[in-house]
Amino acid sequence: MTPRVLISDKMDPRAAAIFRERGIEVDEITGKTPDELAEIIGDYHGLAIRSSTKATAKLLDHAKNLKVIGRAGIGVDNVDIPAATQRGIVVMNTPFGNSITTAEHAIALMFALARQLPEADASTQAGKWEKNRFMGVELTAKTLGLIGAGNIGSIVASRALGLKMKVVAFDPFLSPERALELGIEKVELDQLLARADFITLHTPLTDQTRGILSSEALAKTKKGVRIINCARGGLIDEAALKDALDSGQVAGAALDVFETEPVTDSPLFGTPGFISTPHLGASTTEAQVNVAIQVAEQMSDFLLLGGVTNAINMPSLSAEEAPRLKPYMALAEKLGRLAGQVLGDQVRAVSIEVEGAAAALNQKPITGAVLAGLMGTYSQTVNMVNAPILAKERGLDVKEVRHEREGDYHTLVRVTASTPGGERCVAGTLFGNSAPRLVDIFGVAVEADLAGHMLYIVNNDAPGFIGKLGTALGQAWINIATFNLGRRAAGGEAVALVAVDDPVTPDVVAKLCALEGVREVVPLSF
Ligand SMILES: NC(=O)C1=CN([C@@H]2O[C@H](COP(=O)(O)OP(=O)(O)OC[C@H]3O[C@@H](n4cnc5c(N)ncnc54)[C@H](O)[C@@H]3O)[C@@H](O)[C@H]2O)C=CC1
Ligand SMILES: O=C(O)C(=O)COP(=O)(O)O
Repeated sequence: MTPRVLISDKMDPRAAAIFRERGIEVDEITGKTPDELAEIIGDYHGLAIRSSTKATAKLLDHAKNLKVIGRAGIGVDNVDIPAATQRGIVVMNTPFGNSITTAEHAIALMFALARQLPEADASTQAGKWEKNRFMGVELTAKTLGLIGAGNIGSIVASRALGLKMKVVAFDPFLSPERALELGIEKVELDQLLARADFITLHTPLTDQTRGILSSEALAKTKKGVRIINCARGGLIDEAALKDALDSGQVAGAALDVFETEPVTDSPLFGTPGFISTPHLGASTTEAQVNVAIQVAEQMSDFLLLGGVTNAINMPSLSAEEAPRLKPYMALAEKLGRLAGQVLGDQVRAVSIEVEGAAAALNQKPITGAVLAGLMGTYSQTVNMVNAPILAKERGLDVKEVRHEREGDYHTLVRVTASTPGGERCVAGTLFGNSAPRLVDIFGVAVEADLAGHMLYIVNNDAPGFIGKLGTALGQAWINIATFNLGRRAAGGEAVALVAVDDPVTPDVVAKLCALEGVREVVPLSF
């Protein structure tokens, strides 16, 4: 089926062109209300957005076919990530495409504050020529306080150092080595507030950063500080900022982002020393081309090849790795499904081992596929994206083991499930590097394809059993496609894995269970 993508925010046309070139149907529909979007979202497999579209849990409830949300930009606070993850939707962004542009906007606003450029422009164009009103400050030798020294913060730092400023940074995750490399001084927040002539914010909005410039923090700043926010509204308490501007504690503030957007009215508007732009940080031709191309390529790789790049809610899997991992993921999913169908909800812990050639691969997608198979037996909506969190929610302990050595098979995936009754293990290999084959079912060696409808039967190894089983299935008009047998020891426990053409109903299962010597019958489907 041809995947369909909706672009719901203004995006460079190259995004749509890439989707089309790669054979994906694309609609560009911007400016819809949440309700209007909810009406159409069900038709799409991909949603490409910037910051205007709000991908809320309510919207995602309507997104029955959605597999991926691509954010052409950095901040994903307009996406309900837990809700997307629960629904098995991958969320990806483009973490570097607009960083330079946003850093440049912060620097532009710093200059605008230092020389009161917007006010001077307005006054001059009003014919006033107020040369004496606009006395500025130099940037050279001033201290710039960076709150957040990640991608954008560190670009701002390098530009500020070029302007001969001193740069201090508060970022709990900034290592001393990285600070040294950037040529900046790592400080605590209070030190930054006390020392900075200019403060610029470059953190995401989180529970820790919300209101980081509160009225208490503003009171600790150097009198006459100038503040720039090109990160996220909500980092600064806007009411407190208004008071600080009015009192002169803060000499100037430039906001590109606001607590509520779009903002059409604010107590800050018209305050002397206040400058604003309408969330323009990423709005340059270059940045928009970068993020549009990146998001379209990433989403296409995912929808067409299963490649996962820059995902917020699942491990990466490059488009090059994806084809090599695909048969392993199919094998892993089947093994997880087999274990889940036979062991049901008795599984308390699961260990996923890769051996031989499989050990050279990225193990996370293999683990994700085992969990998706295992949990898929309890939940309809489980997939690689939400399986790890569902497993965590169920308290399932997951272990990954990698054996470089080659065992009996050149490549092997083994799934060991811990149940109250002990450890139960299934394992499989790939024939010809592509065809999944089961080689071990709970300690009994077999060689079987796991496909379609099957029966897992445990019985006492005794002459005549296979005949009775065939007769019982024949009487129920169930055709046997393939038959695989294995046993622990002659005359002991035997296992039959029977592929059948049709699903086996509970009444037939009951009849099979009644056959002499039968210990267990589980209908399977793959
Ligand atoms: N105005 C606009 O149009 C744009 C805004 N942005 C926003 O800029 C912000 C920064 O983006 P990037 O630099 O790419 O992100 P990043 O993830 O590379 O850097 C964020 C930094 O904040 C630091 N941080 C996290 N919690 C912190 C805390 N409690 N206190 C101090 N530092 C903390 C992190 O350690 C990290 O170094 C994001 O919020 C992003 O959404 C990004 C692009 C355009
Ligand atoms: O990339 C980001 O985080 C931004 O805030 C840019 O927002 P935008 O894509 O310009 O609406």
